Amino acid sequence: MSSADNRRIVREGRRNGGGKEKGFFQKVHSPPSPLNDSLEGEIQAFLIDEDQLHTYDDLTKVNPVTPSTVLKCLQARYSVKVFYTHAGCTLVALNPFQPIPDLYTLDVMKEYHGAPQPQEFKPHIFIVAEEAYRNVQGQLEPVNQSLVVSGESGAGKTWTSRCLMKYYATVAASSSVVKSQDTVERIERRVLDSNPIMEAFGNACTLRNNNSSRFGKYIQLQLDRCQLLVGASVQTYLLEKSRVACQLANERNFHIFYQMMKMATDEQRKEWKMPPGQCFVWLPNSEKTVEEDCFHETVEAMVHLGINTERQRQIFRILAGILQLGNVNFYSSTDESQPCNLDEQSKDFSQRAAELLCVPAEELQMCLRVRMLKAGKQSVLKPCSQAECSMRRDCLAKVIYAQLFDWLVTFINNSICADKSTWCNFIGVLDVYGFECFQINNLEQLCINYANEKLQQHFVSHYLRAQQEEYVSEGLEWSFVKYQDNQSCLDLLEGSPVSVFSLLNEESRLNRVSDAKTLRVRLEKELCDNANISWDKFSKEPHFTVAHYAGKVHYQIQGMVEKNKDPVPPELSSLLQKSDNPLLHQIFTDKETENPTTKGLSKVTVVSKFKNSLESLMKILHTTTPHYTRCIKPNPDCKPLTFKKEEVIMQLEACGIVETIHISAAGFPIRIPFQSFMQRYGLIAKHPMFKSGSVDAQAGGSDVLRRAVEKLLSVVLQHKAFDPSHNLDGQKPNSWVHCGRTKVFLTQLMLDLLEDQRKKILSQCAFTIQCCWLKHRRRRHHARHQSATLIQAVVRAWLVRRCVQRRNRAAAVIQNTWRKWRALLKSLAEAELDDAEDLAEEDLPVLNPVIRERGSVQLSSIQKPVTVRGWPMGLALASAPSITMSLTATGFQKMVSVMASLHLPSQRGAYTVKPNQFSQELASIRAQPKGSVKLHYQRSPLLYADRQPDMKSDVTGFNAILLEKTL
Ligand SMILES: Nc1ncnc2c1ncn2[C@@H]1O[C@H](COP(=O)(O)OP(=O)(O)OP(=O)(O)O)[C@@H](O)[C@H]1O
Repeated sequence: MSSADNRRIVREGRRNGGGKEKGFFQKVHSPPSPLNDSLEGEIQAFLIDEDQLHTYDDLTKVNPVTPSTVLKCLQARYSVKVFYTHAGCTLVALNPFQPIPDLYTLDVMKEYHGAPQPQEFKPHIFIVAEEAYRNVQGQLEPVNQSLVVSGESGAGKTWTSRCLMKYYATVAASSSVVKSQDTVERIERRVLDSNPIMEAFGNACTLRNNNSSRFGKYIQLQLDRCQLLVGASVQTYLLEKSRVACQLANERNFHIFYQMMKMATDEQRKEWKMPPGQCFVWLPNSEKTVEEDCFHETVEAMVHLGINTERQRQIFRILAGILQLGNVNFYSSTDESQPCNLDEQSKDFSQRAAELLCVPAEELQMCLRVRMLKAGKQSVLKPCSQAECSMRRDCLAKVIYAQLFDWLVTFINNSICADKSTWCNFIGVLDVYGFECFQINNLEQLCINYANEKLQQHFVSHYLRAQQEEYVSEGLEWSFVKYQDNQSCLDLLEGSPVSVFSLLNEESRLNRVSDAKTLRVRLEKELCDNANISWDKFSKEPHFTVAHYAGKVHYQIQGMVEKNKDPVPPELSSLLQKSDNPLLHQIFTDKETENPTTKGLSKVTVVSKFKNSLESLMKILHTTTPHYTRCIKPNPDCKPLTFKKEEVIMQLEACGIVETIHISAAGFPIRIPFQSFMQRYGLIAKHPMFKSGSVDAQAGGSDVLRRAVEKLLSVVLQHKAFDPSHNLDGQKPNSWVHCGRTKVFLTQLMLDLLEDQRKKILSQCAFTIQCCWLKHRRRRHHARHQSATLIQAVVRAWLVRRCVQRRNRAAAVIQNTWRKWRALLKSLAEAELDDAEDLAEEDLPVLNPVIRERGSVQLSSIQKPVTVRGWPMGLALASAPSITMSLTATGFQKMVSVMASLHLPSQRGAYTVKPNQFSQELASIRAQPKGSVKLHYQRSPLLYADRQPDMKSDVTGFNAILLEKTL
């Protein structure tokens, strides 16, 4: 199962973590928020400026403190390559998964160390380190410090611990002027050299981290009166020794084996009976090379720590012996009374193993295949089954490795630990495994998660203290109710008289083959009262589920008791005590003499041992000032600068940051400076509904502001208390808000209430504005309408006037022209008359020759106005040749002109109009034959220009040609 799947289980577990009390303060029931999405967005924008999220050095500054805002803030910072962020009393360290230049240099260390106020610098692991260091210098109780580094595998705990150690090795030594430089360097060097050895023996390449620590450690850096590093000691917890004999697919054994196999010289190979090309069953994926496969570095560190060449030889021979053991296979014998068989190869491997472990080969084979049963004072030998033989082989390898690791830690301690008289204070660095939840969880996960519960409890109590201190510094009158922490879960695991551990230990101590089902029944019977344990009734596998603070974990019961017993067959330990390898001999003899009551190394169970060591660790932690660093792995693939939200939120949950946020949410998660508060909610005070009188929020001075805020809050709360529509569920609204010295501390409920009031007032204002606006719009519309009408009337009048004026002018022109024209025609007609000869040539109007040529006249030349009748004029126009007279009409115009001049009724078919065949000029108009009268114009019709046709007589009655042009 992938780690992603595992984490998914954690998340599911957390979601379903029903029954678990999360609130540590007075429990507050949040009603469904009445605020809609857009308003929430607005509030969010008011409380926090998203564009500035990356500038928030402390997660508690994000407003409101919710998992999503915290996540956004971390993501924003990660995207601008800022990897450290404070979260109250905790430092969150995001793993960049790539070396960041200039982040951990000597200069940076000196900068933080020399700064008068390092807290004002950008968040960094060196701030935590420096803070702890200054606490020691300040000698404020508790003087001793603990730096707790936690996080999931690959999150960067080991890296961070190394950084801390390097920091102290630098700053604590750099201030050394009195002591011999040599001594200090040697101590620093030794302390730092303990890392490569411990990592070679205790780290391995896993699916989640190429350099995964398979043990927990607490390193105490010992400081003298001058705060100089004079020594260190290491305490380790729960080495994953099962890895020696069993590795998951795609994982590797401990680094040291690969270092030996890859880097050994020919001589060493010969000595370790490790010919080139030999494969080892217990060294899978040896083709995979990791940075940590550096044998020389390990050997060099051993030399620095004082492990001499002979000791090194002994160590490597033991390790080589373990590898040879892994290649030994057993085959069932046909005869059950006979021990299992070994094939030739296995015999060879067991022979080599025996030689390397310096034990008799025969005896080794015997111990692996035959069990000694004690019946009273008598001992009976019983051959083991094939599976039992393999188990004994694995057990031998595991116990040797675990004891060798312990010996190494002791040796390191002896090498770097200063005499008690030389140091007075310490700074402890705790690098523990994070919360674990796999598909199959067994005793190891139970212990790891138990340790995390313990640390969480410590963290919560410390965090609460820190938070309360902040409230005190703000002068809050707070009253926390007694909070419930994860004590009930711890009671379930380690409590007395009955707990999971006690039942497990009881079962382990019974001299019988353990039965998972029986244990399950016992657990259910004895612990059913605890809400933190449950059972899946449909699961076939015996199991139990624990609701941890970070989520629910299902533990498999099968094999748990055996693991807890961690039995080492006495034959094997006595064999190892007989070893000629001085180191092996010493390890197992010392162990025996250390605790003679537990002969056979099997009486103290794993759980008891772990619980005891954890308890002593907790005692130390309780007497120190803790500093928490939560390492976060931003993506499961260890890709540089890749931030996966789901991964991060799960880790924040699992490492307790979200839990802390929940705690904070149960207190006063929203903190708003007075000024901003009045800017947003000041309008409530001004509203008549609240009758609070005038609250001058703008008036300067924090006292004035504070009073204004208090007044506003009191009226809001008073209003709420008197409002029967508000169901307070028996809660006192006064506890929803506190005024600090510079800020208002609000619960989510109070914020909702304020927002509610603000919304109401705003909607009332909006309604008033709408009404005014509508009224104003109606008035404006009316005024505009009237104006438009007026403008239209004026324009129309103007247009009419203009038209009339134009027409008048035109009429005047026409009249004028007409008069002139008539005068001209008259004169022309007169000239045409028979008696025209009488007229003297000089009496004729003088015509412009051009006009004359064109057949037109210059009207102005006419001296005397002549009366000209209209109708002959029409006839004249009609009969005028269009070639010569430009003013004459043509076609239809002619006809109309004639008809108009003759005042002919315009009935269709009453006349026949004939044009000239050639010139298309009007030739005749004939009335439909009705009579016999024919009217001939012998002369120009213009002769009759001064006559008016008799309008009363019906012209058609003449049945005659009304007009005929004589050609
Ligand atoms: N601050 C950092 N800068 C650069 N790389 C880092 C940093 N922290 C961690 N890493 C990288 O992440 C890898 C995993 O970190 P580390 O081994 O410290 O994880 P861990 O939490 O100790 O894991 P485990 O619990 O498995 O031991 C390191 O090998 C290193 O490459």
